[in-house]
Amino acid sequence: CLQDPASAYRFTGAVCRLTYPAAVVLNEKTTKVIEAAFQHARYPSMKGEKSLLFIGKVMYGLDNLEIHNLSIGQSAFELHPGEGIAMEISNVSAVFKGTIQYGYGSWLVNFGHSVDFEIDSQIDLGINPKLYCGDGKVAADTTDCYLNFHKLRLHLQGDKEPNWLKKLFTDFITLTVKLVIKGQICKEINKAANILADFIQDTAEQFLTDGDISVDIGITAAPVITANYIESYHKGLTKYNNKIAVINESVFHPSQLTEDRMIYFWISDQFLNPMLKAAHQDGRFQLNVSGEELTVNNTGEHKMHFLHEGVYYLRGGGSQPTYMALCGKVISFISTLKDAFVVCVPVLGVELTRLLDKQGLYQFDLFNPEVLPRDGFVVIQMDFGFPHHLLVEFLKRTLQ
Ligand SMILES: CCCCC/C=C\C/C=C\CCCCCCCC(=O)O[C@H]1CC[C@@]2(C)C(=CC[C@H]3[C@@H]4CC[C@H]([C@H](C)CCCC(C)C)[C@@]4(C)CC[C@@H]32)C1
Repeated sequence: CLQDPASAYRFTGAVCRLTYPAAVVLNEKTTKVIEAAFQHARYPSMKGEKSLLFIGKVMYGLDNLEIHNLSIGQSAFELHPGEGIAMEISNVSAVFKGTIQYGYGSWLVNFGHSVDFEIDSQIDLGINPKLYCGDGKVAADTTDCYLNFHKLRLHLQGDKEPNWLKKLFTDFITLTVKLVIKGQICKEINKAANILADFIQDTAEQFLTDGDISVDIGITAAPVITANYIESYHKGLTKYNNKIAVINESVFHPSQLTEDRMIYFWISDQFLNPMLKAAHQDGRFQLNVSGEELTVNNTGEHKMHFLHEGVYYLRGGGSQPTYMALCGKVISFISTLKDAFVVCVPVLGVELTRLLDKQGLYQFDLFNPEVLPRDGFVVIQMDFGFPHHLLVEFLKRTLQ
């Protein structure tokens, strides 16, 4: 994985750009993910001891700490260019319940006792995920994670303990609970963030697998974060019949994408052609287009090359390349290109949409997808809603 994205552009078959509006949609689901992290965290027992003058020493332990009545305020985030994502989850209120075992040990007396306790807490959570290339995939590093406890109030059941003991517990509990809760919660959040990143990349990989055809969308460079988008660079290597495509002259440049749609998929010819060719060889991609004048059955070897505005050429069997302007449903064969620069609704968009739907694209709430063929690449841009069932699916993975 190259550290400098620009040096990886030529090997990049596909780029995914997630703009700020898309991150806002994803962020609405963050509170659910954080809730799952709090609920799923397991708190280990903690032990402590304090030697007290005259009466020897007090040993104490905190057991089966559990969280109840968790509620989360709202989550805000910012994209920090070249840094990462800054997230603030505020007004997290929770009640922690558990049992304290304690006892005196001295030359005079030995005795143990246990008392149940409740802790009422108000917490602000801060997470600053950084994205990096981990094992060929986008991975998240959320070690920069902190909890600010606004309130931490200890209630001992029964309250018949002597005051000095209560004071001792309050100090012990406050310090220990803060450390343990922070440690466990931040660990769970790091797990959740990486499960989410994996889940999305696995979804995309499955999405691009059709029978014996699969695509390696491992990343070619570390993702880039600007103030307005997160961008990831993927290989896009088609694998079919033990043959893997090679990409080394891809023409990506960030200026080829805009920033007003939620999500962009930039797809190089060098990615799409091997995929279409494999799909054709596998009998999965028949371009039967009938228009008023004629019907074309796509036969023999062909190579889709995206020229301008929906004009493609298919290298026919013969020596002369045959050019077809796929205009809506009408195809006109053109022996020279000079009169081919017509603006057309690319038929391929229809085909691609059919393939996408077959692969389950309908599961995503996608709005107004556009397929824009350009010279040497295609841009697929759209808005989306994060469907609830996808979040449930993702959280099931987290809670495994
Ligand atoms: C997946 C939808 C498929 C629809 C496709 C439709 C048409 C496409 C046709 C061909 C596409 C070919 C190219 C596909 C390439 C896509 C590859 C891919 O997965 O990039 C993905 C690479 C990971 C990346 C960048 C992507 C989306 C969301 C990002 C996550 C959002 C939140 C999470 C953070 C860690 C925050 C966690 C919050 C915690 C703390 C609660 C992020 C940033 C981790 C990284 C994630 C795009």
